[in-house]
Amino acid sequence: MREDYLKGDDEHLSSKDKEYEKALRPLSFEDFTGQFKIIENLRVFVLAAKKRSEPLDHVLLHGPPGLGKTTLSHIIANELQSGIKITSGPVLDKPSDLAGLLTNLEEGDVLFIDEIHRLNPIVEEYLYSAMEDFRIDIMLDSGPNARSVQISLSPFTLIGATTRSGLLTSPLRARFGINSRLEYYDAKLLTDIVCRSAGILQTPIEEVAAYEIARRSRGTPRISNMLLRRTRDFAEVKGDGTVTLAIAKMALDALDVDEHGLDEMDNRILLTIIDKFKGGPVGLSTIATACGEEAETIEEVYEPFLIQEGYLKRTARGRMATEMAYKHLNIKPAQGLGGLFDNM
Ligand SMILES: Nc1ncnc2c1ncn2[C@@H]1O[C@H](COP(=O)(O)OP(=O)(O)OP(=O)(O)O)[C@@H](O)[C@H]1O
Ligand SMILES: [Mg+2]
Repeated sequence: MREDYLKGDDEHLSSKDKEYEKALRPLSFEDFTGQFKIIENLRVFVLAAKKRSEPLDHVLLHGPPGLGKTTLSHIIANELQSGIKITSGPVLDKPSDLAGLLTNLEEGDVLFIDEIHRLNPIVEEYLYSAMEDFRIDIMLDSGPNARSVQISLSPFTLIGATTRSGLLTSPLRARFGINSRLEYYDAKLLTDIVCRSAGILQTPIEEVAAYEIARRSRGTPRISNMLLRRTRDFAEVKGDGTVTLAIAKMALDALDVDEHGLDEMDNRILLTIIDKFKGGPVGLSTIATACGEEAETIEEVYEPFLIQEGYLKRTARGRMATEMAYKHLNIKPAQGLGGLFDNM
């Protein structure tokens, strides 16, 4: 079920979820918690662009789902006092879709392309000249009458967001002047985010309860906000409306979020590798089949956090559970694997 709120794209969020996310979304650099280096730099670049009355350089934002890529894109447009047009890689099917969008941009506008790694290669090629020279060449007619017409565009800023920067082609990547990778948030920052969100929702919350939700949120603001929402339900039904530590713990347990913030699928992945494949190494697609989850989702959503936290290792021969994963699941490594973790 976690995937419902881990993945932010439209297919995965109900309209109620979207409304909820929107209400909690920070609107300025000032409101945005964490990612200090990125924000510091962006402040300078935005200010410099405004001073020169030039469009901001194109920006690529990458990192796991729910860390604030879409939020930051809107903030950049706000801070530039520019308009923003929003689209996504899979939606831009044909070059004419892109041309339509580009020719409608006004000077200094932001064009936000979500899931930019899923652009059709032909559309992508058109984007190159648009990004570089603010012009596109469009073919009119076909056959013997075919001719190419050059259209000038208003200078604009492209913001591309992706959870899979590795899938971006190098010519595309090279055309972004600003390239920022969002990192997972620590529990302290997420506590601030939970408290801020609770304030907006007018939900009373104990600081220790906010911390409990934060530290069990997989380093992800979207998860913090969703856990807060569910916890608030528990507080209203089982308590007096205040999110206390006891209420938070009850809610998190009910949602199958364990003590370390790993959820049911995280644990299933680790258990599968250990139980069915002797701890690995085992290939991603094999894990995916055994867990009943798509390989892409495991790679994009679950694995980065498990690796960062030290539960999982990526090797040339596949994924391996670490000693920490064994400890976490309270399983003893099988005989003969005793020396396995000696040099870890
Ligand atoms: N730094 C932050 N401070 C406060 N809230 C944040 C922050 N980053 C993200 N959020 C909250 O988390 C929610 C999810 O963020 P966002 O939609 O920007 O993530 P994303 O990186 O675009 O995810 P995806 O890859 O799934 O599209 C937002 O609604 C916002 O409320
Ligand atoms: Mg997004």
